[in-house]
Amino acid sequence: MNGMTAFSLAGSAPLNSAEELEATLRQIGATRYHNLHPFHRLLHGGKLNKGQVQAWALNRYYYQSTIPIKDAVVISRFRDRGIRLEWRHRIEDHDGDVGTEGGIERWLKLTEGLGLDHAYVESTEGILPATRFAVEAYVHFVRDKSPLEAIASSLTELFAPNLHEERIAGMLAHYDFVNPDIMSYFSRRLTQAPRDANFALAYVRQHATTPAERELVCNALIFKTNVLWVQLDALYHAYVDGHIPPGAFVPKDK
Ligand SMILES: O=C(O)c1cc(C(=O)O)c2c(n1)C(=O)C(=O)c1cc(C(=O)O)[nH]c1-2
Repeated sequence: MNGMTAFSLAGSAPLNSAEELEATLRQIGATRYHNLHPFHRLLHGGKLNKGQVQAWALNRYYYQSTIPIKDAVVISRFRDRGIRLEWRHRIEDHDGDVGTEGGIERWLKLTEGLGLDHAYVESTEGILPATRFAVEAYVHFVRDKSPLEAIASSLTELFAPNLHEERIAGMLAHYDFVNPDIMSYFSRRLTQAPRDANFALAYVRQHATTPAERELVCNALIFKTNVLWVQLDALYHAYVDGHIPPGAFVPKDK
């Protein structure tokens, strides 16, 4: 990192073991994961109107549909066939397979259930510039950093299942335009994410063998929490504060 280290947890001593690494990763999640973001508090607490929920789902489609591209890049970083074998189901989870529905189709069920036009969502025309920049930064990160950091940047998924449970319960309880069928994306992730996160965690525990490498792993997770956080900052600015950038989706529903 050439002196540009972003890792600055209070009293950060060198991380001398896999246990210390994992404890620090969990602390990063507990303080920086986007479950803490004010936009999520509004979304899950039933405080948004339908147009604002549409804006969230529309923008998140860009993240979801880019994940398999990101994972294809991760796979391309490994000569090790074992890692490629382990990682490739992530692409199938999102893209599906012949005759099998994948996560992207489930996300489109959500946007369609919310009343958004399929082709408009897929075109990604109406997303916020910040969504595009943040998601692209994630793809570039896994392309440009070390394979260890590429894997580490997926570790936000350690914290996703709790958030998904909160989201399913909160959105079903609070919005009459939401039903279990259109939330199927999240119920499916409840089993997929822990498997993926556990593999990535075991990988970094085993392959980050020096304090410097463990710090790179922590910084990769911090980077990723920022990728997620800024997307919600942008949604808040545009659709809660009302500063919608030129060309972005303008909700009709209140
Ligand atoms: O709804 C969420 O808050 C959330 C967060 C994350 C995450 O933490 O990166 C992912 C997902 N969902 C998700 O659905 C998903 O498929 C996924 C893949 C990845 C990844 O980095 O490879 N993160 C996430």
